[in-house]
Amino acid sequence: MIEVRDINKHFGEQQALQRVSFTIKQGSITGLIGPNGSGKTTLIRIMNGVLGANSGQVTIQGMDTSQQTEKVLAICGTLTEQSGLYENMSGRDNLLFFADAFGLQRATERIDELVHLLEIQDYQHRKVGTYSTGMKKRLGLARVLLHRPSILFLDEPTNGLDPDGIQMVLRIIRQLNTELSLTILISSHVLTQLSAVCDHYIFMEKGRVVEKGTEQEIIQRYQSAPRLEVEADMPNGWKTGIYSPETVTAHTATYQLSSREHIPLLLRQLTEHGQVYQARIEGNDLESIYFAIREANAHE
Ligand SMILES: Nc1ncnc2c1ncn2[C@@H]1O[C@H](COP(=O)(O)OP(=O)(O)OP(=O)(O)O)[C@@H](O)[C@H]1O
Repeated sequence: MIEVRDINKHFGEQQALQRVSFTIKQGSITGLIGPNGSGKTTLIRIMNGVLGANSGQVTIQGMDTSQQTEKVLAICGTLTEQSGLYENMSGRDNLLFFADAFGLQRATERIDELVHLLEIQDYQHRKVGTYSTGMKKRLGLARVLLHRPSILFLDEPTNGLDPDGIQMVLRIIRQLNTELSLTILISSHVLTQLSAVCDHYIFMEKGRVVEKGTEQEIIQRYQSAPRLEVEADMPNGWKTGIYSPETVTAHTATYQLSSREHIPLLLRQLTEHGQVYQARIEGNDLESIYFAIREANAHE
């Protein structure tokens, strides 16, 4: 378990993080989402102990990251945007070099395992300088996995990748989580890319956590007055009981409801008087809600 408690960080006059608190459960994949400059990288650097906070505390499996940095680094792997790879060496030689630097036992076996896992067999002997961004990401992941970390911090792992590359990285992330039970924190400014892999989210804005929880929790919190779009055949019109539609076309109508509790009541009324084919809550996806949260916090 990772606990971040009341972290504050400033660079001179610039307040980068303000009272940031959250917990991350073991074995989860958490998306750290926020626009450029919202503090994601700073937070990751504090979490893995390479940067000190001005106040607050981060503990990883009970260890204070500012006090027990070596032990924390031994169980964490961090992939940053600067991959830290040597361009004039082959991929495999890079892995051998870092394995040696970590003092890794049975390095060749471990490297073979990772080359296989990340499917870099075909180009492991080519110089990294000739790699595409996607190939470098895979090799970078292999590098941070060398010492068998149980926690991964991935800072913008999909940045600069084409759609195929993004899918590949997300597939590997899912695989690392399910097969090796790694706890993973992924930062990104693009929510849509991550929604396929994350089970928890932390939304950041201007150095503060503005929302956190599972997709379901966040949606329920913001979905206080849902708008329902219904596709149906209603021979006697769409007005039913206390419900009047806002807009009507031949086979669809939208209803603005005052609470979630009205959804089953309205649907029951409609099915009593016609044939209902489909009902959809508008703006009920995490992406729409994220923009609503950003909008709400933009003026603070
Ligand atoms: N070493 C530093 N010195 C001064 N200011 C810094 C430093 N590192 C970060 N900052 C500032 O702290 C704030 C948060 O930056 P940070 O890089 O953590 O954001 P981010 O969310 O990771 O952004 P991005 O998505 O662009 O990577 C920014 O205003 C940034 O300019």
